[in-house]
Amino acid sequence: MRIDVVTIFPEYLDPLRAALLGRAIERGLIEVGVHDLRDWTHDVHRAVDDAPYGGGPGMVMKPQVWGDALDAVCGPDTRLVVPTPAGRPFTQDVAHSYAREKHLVFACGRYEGIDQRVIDDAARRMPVDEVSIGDYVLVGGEAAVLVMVEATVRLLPGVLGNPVSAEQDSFSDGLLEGPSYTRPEVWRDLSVPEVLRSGNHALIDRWRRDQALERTLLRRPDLLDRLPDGTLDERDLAV
Ligand SMILES: COc1ccc(Cn2ccc3ccc(-c4cc(N)[nH]n4)cc32)cc1
Repeated sequence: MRIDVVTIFPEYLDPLRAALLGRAIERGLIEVGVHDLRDWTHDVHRAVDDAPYGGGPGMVMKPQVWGDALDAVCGPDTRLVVPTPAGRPFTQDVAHSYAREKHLVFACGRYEGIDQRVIDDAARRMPVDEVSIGDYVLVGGEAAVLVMVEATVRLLPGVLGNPVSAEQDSFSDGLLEGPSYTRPEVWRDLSVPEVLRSGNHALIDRWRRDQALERTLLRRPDLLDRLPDGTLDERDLAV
């Protein structure tokens, strides 16, 4: 997979070259390119924004600059991803779909966003997703891209040391992950639940499922409404 990011703050994407993602790049599992949008400006001020038609606060990013940048960066196999507060939700299912793509280009807006014609023009040549990472407002798209790239790349074969953990993700069975514990057995007078030290893996699995159900019911009851039929058995429903 190749990932390209276009931004006016290329340094914001430096974390892509650190830790797990950095190792995935070094191992050739992914290629990553970060591009400064201002490289496609032609005026002495290197302007990327202008006042919004119709008035209103803030500035809008110019279509000409973005159009030239995306013409240069996108290719025949590109899916263009544009973070925006007004986007469709970015979910684990979307991350799995992105993990199957050959080439992802992320367009990081700033100011009040990118002239809509940039998205409409690109959509004439490639799939374009306008996505939100949550119901809160950021200052630009860069932080959202870091989130989406991490959620996507960790799903690629060979990236995670322990592939099972990606399969047993929170949300992978539609429930939240329950609590985890490690040594010591007692810490600040708090003990690890005894069942986890029992060695009885049937009981442990049941306890973990109950904890996941309870946590989901308390923190994200909306997820229970979306579970595929048959996910919960009568034992689950007794929780
Ligand atoms: C019209 O309202 C606004 C429009 C844009 C902005 C600032 N901004 C500029 C580009 C950009 C890209 C993504 C996001 C974003 C994504 C999520 N989930 N929250 N915020 C925010 C962004 C603020 C408000």
